[in-house]
Amino acid sequence: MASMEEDGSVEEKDNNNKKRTKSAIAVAWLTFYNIAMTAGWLVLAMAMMRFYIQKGTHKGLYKSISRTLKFFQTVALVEVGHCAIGIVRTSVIVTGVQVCSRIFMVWFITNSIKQIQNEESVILFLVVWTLTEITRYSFYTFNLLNHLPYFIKWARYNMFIIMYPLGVAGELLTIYAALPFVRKTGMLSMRLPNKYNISFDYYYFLIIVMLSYIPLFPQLFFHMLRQRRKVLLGEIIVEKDE
Ligand SMILES: CCCCCCCCCCCCC/C=C/C(=O)SCCNC(=O)CCNC(=O)[C@H](O)C(C)(C)COP(=O)(O)OP(=O)(O)OC[C@H]1O[C@@H](n2cnc3c(N)ncnc32)[C@H](O)[C@@H]1OP(=O)(O)O
Repeated sequence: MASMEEDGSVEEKDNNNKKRTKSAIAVAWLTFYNIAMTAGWLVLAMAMMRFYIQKGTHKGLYKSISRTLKFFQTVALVEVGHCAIGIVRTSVIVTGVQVCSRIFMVWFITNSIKQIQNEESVILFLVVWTLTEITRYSFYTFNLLNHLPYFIKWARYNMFIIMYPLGVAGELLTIYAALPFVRKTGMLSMRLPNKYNISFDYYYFLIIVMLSYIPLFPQLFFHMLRQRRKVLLGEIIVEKDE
């Protein structure tokens, strides 16, 4: 009996050790990831400020930062992986919608359609994303290091109230500006007849994407409001799907 208990406790200790090692690895990875992403978005902020101070215009700004933006925004796909493997307590769907909509904006709108790169709406969402991400990644970093300054926590759970609608406005206005060009050129569309017998109209697809903000955006926004109540006001939130 005693030996079984001993065995059990050895096994339990082993499991706990494995758990601890696993979570230590996860914490180390997340700390590295969040520091790298904070640095990346800070580099973008500085590049944008330097460009505007030197040139005195926003024209050409997107082109000058596009490589860095594409890199850091695309890397954010790993966040969906973080949720899927359970190293962060966030919904895969919420994170997936947030990250995929950003990647879509970067690669399939702004990067693909040079004619819209100098629109003011592009600068609007770029500035909003940059401020949001510097705050978000530094929040995660300091939180992991157990040294979270209150102003970062406050900013993380208050800024989105203004930043989310502004970011969405910038994104929707940019897609709207792209529509005439997409219609004129027929880019990324497939007309019948073709050897695959498939028809796809990117113009109408973009209209559907714009309409999909109506049900999806409130879900993200209310998710953040619930997080805000939980973290800043200490409310216990019972999620429906839990
Ligand atoms: C094919 C094309 C399809 C297109 C479809 C289009 C439709 C799109 C509609 C919607 C469009 C939205 C567009 C968005 C625009 C903008 O971004 S505008 C700028 C303003 N944006 C924001 O303010 C972003 C807010 N959103 C987020 O912060 C996240 O992306 C989120 C996933 C929505 C919410 O974050 P979440 O992680 O759930 O909340 P937190 O409170 O921050 O964290 C919860 C716990 O998870 C831990 N955690 C999460 N990530 C990390 C990490 N990287 N490192 C360490 N820890 C992490 C966090 O600490 C929390 O843990 P606990 O403290 O233990 O709870």
